[in-house]
Amino acid sequence: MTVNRAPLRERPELLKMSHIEKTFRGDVVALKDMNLTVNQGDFISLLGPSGCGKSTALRLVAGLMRPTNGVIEWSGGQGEGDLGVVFQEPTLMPWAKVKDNVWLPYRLRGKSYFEVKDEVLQTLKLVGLERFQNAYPRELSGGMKMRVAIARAMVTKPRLILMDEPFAALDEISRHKLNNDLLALRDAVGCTVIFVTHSVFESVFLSDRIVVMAARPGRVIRELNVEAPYPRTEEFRTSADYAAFAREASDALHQAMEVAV
Ligand SMILES: Nc1ncnc2c1ncn2[C@@H]1O[C@H](COP(=O)(O)OP(=O)(O)OP(=O)(O)O)[C@@H](O)[C@H]1O
Repeated sequence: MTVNRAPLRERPELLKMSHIEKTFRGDVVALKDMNLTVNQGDFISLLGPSGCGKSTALRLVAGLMRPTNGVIEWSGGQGEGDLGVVFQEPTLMPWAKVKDNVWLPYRLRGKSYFEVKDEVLQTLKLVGLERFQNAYPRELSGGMKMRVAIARAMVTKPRLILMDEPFAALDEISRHKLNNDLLALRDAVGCTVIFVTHSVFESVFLSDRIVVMAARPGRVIRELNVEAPYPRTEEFRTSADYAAFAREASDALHQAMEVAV
C-alpha cells in the first residue's frame, strides 16, 4: 500500500466523526459537537490545550469507549486489522523479546511467528531495531521502546494509526529522530495517521492537516493545512515555510486557549 498523495481535497474519505459528544459521569462534557472527516492518506495532528478532549477523541475512534451522542462511521465499514494504536507509554510485554512484542498483533489473529517472520523483521528494520530483535524491553532506551511500540502498531499495515502523544516523554533530539522515522515508516506502510500532540513544531513537521481543538467543551475550532511536500527533511525544519506554518499554528493554539465557553 502506498500513501495517498492526492491533493488534500481530492482524497477519498476514510472515516467521519459527526456531532460527537462525550460526557463523563453525567457532568464532565469532554467533547461537544465534534465533527471531523478523515481522508485516506491524511496525517492529521490534533493540537490543543490540556483537557480539550484530544485523547477522548482518539479513544472514541479506537472504539475503546462509545460516544454519548453522535456517530463515527468508516467508509465501507471497519475491517479487522484496520486500526493500530500507539499510546504515550510504549506498553510492551517486559517478559517478551522485541521480535515477540512486534509479533503480538499477528499472534492475536492466530498467526505463528514463522508465518510472519519476514514482516516482523522488515518492520523492525524500518525502525532501526533489527539488531535488537532478541533484546528484552528493559535493555532498551525510552526512544527504542517507543520504536518497538510503533513497529507493533504498524506491522500488520493497518489503514489507520492513532497515536496519543507518543514522543512527549523523549528529549528533543530523540523526538526529532523519531519524527523522521515515523514519516519514513508511514510511507512504507501507506497508512493514514491521527496524532495527538501539544507541540506546534511537531504538528507542523509531521502533518498535512492540523486540527486545533478548544476546551470546555472540547471541539474543533480551526483547521490548518500544511501544504509542504513529503518527504520532509531537516531542510524543511529550518525553512521559512516551516516557521510561517508554526506561527500560524501557534496563533490558532493561543486562540484555542482564549476561547470563552
Ligand atoms: N475517564 C474519565 N472520567 C472522567 N473525566 C474524564 C475521563 N477521561 C477524560 N476526562 C475529562 O475529559 C476532559 C478531556 O480529557 P482528555 O484527556 O481527552 O483531554 P486531552 O486534550 O487529551 O488532555 P491532555 O492534553 O492533558 O492529555 C478533561 O476534562 C478530563 O478531565
